[in-house]
Parts: sequence; C-alpha cells; structure tokens
Amino acid sequence: MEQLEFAYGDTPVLRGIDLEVRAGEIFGVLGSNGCGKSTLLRLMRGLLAPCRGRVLWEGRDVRRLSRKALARRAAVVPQGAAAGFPFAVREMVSLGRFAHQGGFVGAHPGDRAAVEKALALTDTLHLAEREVTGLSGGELQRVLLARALAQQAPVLLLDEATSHLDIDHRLEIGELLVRLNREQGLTVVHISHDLDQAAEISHRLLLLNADGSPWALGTPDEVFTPANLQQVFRVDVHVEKNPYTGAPRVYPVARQRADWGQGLSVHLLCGGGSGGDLLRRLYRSGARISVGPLNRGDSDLLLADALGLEAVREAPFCPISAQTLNDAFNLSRKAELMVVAPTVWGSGNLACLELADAALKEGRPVLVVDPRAERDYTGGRAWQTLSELLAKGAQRCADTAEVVDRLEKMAAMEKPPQGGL
Ligand SMILES: Nc1ncnc2c1ncn2[C@@H]1O[C@H](COP(=O)(O)OP(=O)(O)OP(=O)(O)O)[C@@H](O)[C@H]1O
Repeated sequence: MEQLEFAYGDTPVLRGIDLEVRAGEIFGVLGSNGCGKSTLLRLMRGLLAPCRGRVLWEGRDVRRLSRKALARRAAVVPQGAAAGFPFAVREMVSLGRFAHQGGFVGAHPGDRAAVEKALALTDTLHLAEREVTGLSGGELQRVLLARALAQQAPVLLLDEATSHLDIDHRLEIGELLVRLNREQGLTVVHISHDLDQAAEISHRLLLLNADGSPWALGTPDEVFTPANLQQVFRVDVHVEKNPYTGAPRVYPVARQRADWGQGLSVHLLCGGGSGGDLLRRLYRSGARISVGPLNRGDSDLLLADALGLEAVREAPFCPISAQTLNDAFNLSRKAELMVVAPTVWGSGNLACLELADAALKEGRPVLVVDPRAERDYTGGRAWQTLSELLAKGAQRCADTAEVVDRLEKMAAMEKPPQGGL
C-alpha cells in the first residue's frame, strides 16, 4: 500500500497508509470501531478506489486485476456476511472454487477434494447438507472460512472472522491459520478485536488511530505497549506475557467503580457535538451534569435533552443574550466545577467563556479540553480569553480521557475510602 488515502464522500477515513504485507506473514490490523479497518481490506481487494496512493499486488495495481485474477491470489472472509440464499453448506463452500474453474462448480475431482478438506478443517463437515440460512453465527463463520480455504489462494483476508466463535473453535481456527502459514506459507491479513489472539498468531500488527492514520507497526511485543493501547483504544492496560506462549497479553486496568461520579456535579460548556463523548461518560459515571447555554437544535443540546440533563437554551442560530447568559451563570454555580469542551468559538457563543471566568473567580475549578487557536472564529478574541483562563488557573486537558481521569481522581479524594475501619 503506497501513500494510501481514502474518504467516503467528504469524510476522510484512512490516511498515510504506507506499508507492505510480506508474503508468508500473518499480519493483524487493529483499532477502534469505525477507524477504517474494513475499509482498508476493501481497498486491498480493489473494491474501492483510493483518493490517493495505490494498492499493489506483487507490483500490479489491484484496480487493474480481474475478479478472477484476484481470487487466485486472495480469498476473503468478509465481516458479518449474511447468508442470503438458501444454499446447502457444501454448495456454498464450492463457490470458493470459482477462480479455478472453467466449467461447472464442483465438476473437477480436485475441486471436490478441496471442498471436503476445507469442510473438515473448519469442523463443518457435519453441516454439509444443511442450508446456510439456518446456521448459527459461529457455524456460518466457519462455513465462510471453509469457502475461503477451498479457494486455496496464497493469501487469506479475514475481517473479524472469529468474532462469533466459542473459545474452542476460536483457538482451533487460530491454530489452523498458524499451521497453514507455517506449512504452506499462507499469507494472512486479519482484522480482529481479540487483542490476545492477534498477539498469539500474528508476526506483525498494525495499530490504527481513530482517524485512520497508522499509529504503530511492528511485532506484537513492539506494538502492545500500554502507551500505544491507551492512545488507540483510550483504556489503561497492563501488558504481561502469556506464560505458556510468551505472547503479550493485555489486561484492562480495572477502572474505579462504575459509579465513580456519584456526588460530583459538573457544568459543561460545549456545542456542535464537542461535548458528546464527555456527556455520555459523565452520565454513565453518575455525575450530576448541566450544560449551556446552547442553541436549540444543537446536537449537544439534543443529547443533553435525551439524557434528561439540566440545560440553558437559546433560540436557534441566535447569539447568546444577556438574559440567557445570566440563567446559565445561575445554573453553572450549582456545579462544583466547569469543563470547557473543544468547541468552535464564534461571535455567537463567545460570551459563554465569561462563565468560565466567573467560575475561576469564585474558586471553582475549570478544565479546558484541548484548546486550539484554529477553532477560534472571533478574530483572536476567543483564543485570548482561553489563554487568560489558563493563566488564571484553568487546567488544560489534552482530551476527554484526561478530563475523566482528573475528575475520577477528584471524586476519589472527596469520597471516604471503601471498606476498612
Ligand atoms: N459505504 C460507506 N459509506 C459511508 N461511510 C462508510 C461506509 N462504510 C463505512 N463507512 C464509515 O467509514 C468509517 C470506517 O468504517 P470501517 O467499516 O472501515 O471501520 P472498522 O474499523 O472496520 O470498524 P469496526 O471495528 O466497527 O468494524 C466508519 O465511520 C463508517 O461509518
């Protein structure tokens, strides 16, 4: 993949992908939901045209390969493929022979042998006469894998191919991939949310950021560091070695009690979706949250209303009036602290920052999330105000995770320790 970039319409999904999957390696692609993993696989299959860059298979642009030529190179197990037609399982698996056929499906003895072997390897022989539409999720995944194996291509592309499998079949499929890789040199590119299995079976891993840019590439040992996993998945983890295999094993560090925010009250200055993540996380923590002022129709206000939060509202598209600001001031004073979300500041909402200034004057802590000059559309006034707030003691937080971290610590300090004397 050379300098690959991709967008669905105006929405960028992948950027800066520049890497080579080596023949004979097991290569895992990991990242949070929606970061672009399946899209990357679709680009590798030539189903999507990149906005920039190219995908090359042995030097040839994938977009120039015919379907059959690609099928001879790579077999695919797509994510969540529904069984549309009531094929028998054996028929479905026989479709994997498409790339090898001139005539009818299954007509060649080599085809039949490949199909039976694929059924056997995936523990689906006993399902061969069943209709695919009646299979369980895990059975269907094994049948789709059988179809891919029957294709006998040198490369296997798997999109969460073991997500529905029980632990026994998951281990079995993992071992099968490793064996096919070792004995037949099968190249495997797989997407997975099972970090431990990915570390067990992969030679190299690619960790994608939420914005679809590569964050880390290397062996499981190199990639699975607490810092990398915190960056990509926003969870604190502890990494140990599996005592039996030596592969890294990831343990999420227990968060504080799920209701860590009970008793905490926070007023959030946000707008245009900038507060969404924080609103949800604070709500789950049990904190009392208030928001505003926000214009009616603002997505943060819709979310706050859906969660039943106290909010001060202004008419749509109108600048915040003195009366509304005063109402918001009174509401915000009921909260112990204030958080300023990474909002775009314009002349309409600039006055909201006065609430943060008032909070600081009254000794209530203010946390400012990721302040940036490029979100200032007031000719520098918002940026200057934010800078002054920071100079007066507002705390800068890099992102929502840091806000939550600090609030959890504050809440823990205020609460008496659990248990004990
Ligand atoms: N056909 C499409 N049109 C528009 N947007 C799309 C389309 N397919 C995917 N997306 C969006 O592109 C982003 C990346 O999607 P993709 O399926 O590649 O993510 P993913 O990393 O595989 O996620 P997951 O782990 O949830 O399977 C998501 O925000 C998704 O909503």
